[in-house]
Amino acid sequence: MDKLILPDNQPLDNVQTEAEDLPVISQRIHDIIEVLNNFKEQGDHERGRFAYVEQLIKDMATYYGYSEFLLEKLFNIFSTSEALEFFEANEVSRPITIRTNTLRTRRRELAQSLINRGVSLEPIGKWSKVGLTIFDSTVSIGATPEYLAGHYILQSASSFLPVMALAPQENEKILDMASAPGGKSTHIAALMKNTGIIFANDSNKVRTKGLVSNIHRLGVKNTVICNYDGREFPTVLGGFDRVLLDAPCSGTGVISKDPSIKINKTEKDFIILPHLQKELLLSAIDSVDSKSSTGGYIVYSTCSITVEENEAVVNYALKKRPNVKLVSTGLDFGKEGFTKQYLSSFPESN
Ligand SMILES: C[S@@+](CC[C@H](N)C(=O)[O-])C[C@H]1O[C@@H](n2cnc3c(N)ncnc32)[C@H](O)[C@@H]1O
Repeated sequence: MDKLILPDNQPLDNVQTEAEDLPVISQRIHDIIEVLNNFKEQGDHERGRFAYVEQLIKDMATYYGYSEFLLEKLFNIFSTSEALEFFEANEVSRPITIRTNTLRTRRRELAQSLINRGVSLEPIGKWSKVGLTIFDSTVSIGATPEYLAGHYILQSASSFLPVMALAPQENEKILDMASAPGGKSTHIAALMKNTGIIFANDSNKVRTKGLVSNIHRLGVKNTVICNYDGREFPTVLGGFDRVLLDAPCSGTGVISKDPSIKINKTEKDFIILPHLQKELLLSAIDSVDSKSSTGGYIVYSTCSITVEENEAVVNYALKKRPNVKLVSTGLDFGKEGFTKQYLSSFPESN
C-alpha cells in the first residue's frame, strides 16, 4: 500500500465530510486501521499513532453518523478492529425474534400455527427453549391471532438472558424493579408458572400502561403492578427472594434498533445514568432477603455496553455492600464482562 497521508496540512475541521465523500472516508478508515495494525512499518512516526486515531475517530463519526463524543467513547471500549465490527453491526437490523408464552402454548405448536400463516421461522438456538427467529412473513407478526391471544411476545433474544440468569423459582416473591413494558416480568411469570408473586414496578406511569396490557394479553395472574421510584424500595416493600434490575440506561447496545442514540447522548447522560443505576442497585440489594431459602439473588442488566453503566456500577455496589458477592449467571455461553478497563480492575464472578 502507498504511504497513507493524513489530511494534516489543512486544519482537520476542513476535512470534507459531505455525503459524496463517504466512499473516500470509508477507504481512509480502512487504510488508517491497516496502518495502525502495522504502525512500525507504515506509520508516520513524526506525527505518531495519536494523529491516526484522532483522524479515525473523526472519520468513523462522519461515516457512521455518530457524535464525535459518543463515537470516541465507544471506540475506546474496543480494539480498533472490534470497534469497526461494532459500528458496522449497528448498521444492520437484527432479526425479529419472539418468545413463546409457555403460560398459553408450547413452542412447537406456536411455530406450526405461524408456519401455516406463511411465516418462515426457526428456533433461536440451543440455549433457548422458547425463542423463535422470524426470517420472513406475509403477515404482520404483531397482529396475528396467536399474538392477540398472547401466545408470544416480540422480544430480542438478548432480553431473555437476564431472566434466565435470575432463574425465578415457583412460589417465590420477586421484584422486577424497572419493568415496563413487561417483556421480562411476563417471562418471569411464565417460568414461575403463574405461582408465587411478582411485583412489576416502573417509575413511569405512562409506560405501565403497556405493562398492564402485556400482562393481560399473556395471561399473567401472579403479578402486582406498581409505580414507585425504584429507589423507594425496600421502604415500600422488601424481603424478596430475587430482584431483577433491568436498569434505565443509555442504550448503546441497541443502536441498530434506535439510531437516534448516535447523536442524542451527551457527557451528562454518562454521569446522571450511572448515578441513578448505582442508587437503584443498592435499593435492589437492600430489597432482597439474604436468608431466602430458595433465592437471595439479584440480576443487574442494561442494554448499554459502557463500562460506567455496567462493571463500574456493580463494582460500586460490591464496595458499598460487602456482604454481597458475585456469582455465575449459570449461562454457559457469551463472554465475561471487562475485568480491567481504564486502569480500574473489576472482580470476576466465581
Ligand atoms: C430498560 S427499561 C425496562 C424494560 C423492561 N425490563 C422490559 O423487559 O420490558 C428501563 C425502565 O426503567 C424505568 N425507570 C427509569 N427510572 C426509574 C426509577 N428511578 N425507578 C424505577 N424505574 C425506573 C423506565 O421507565 C423504563 O421503563
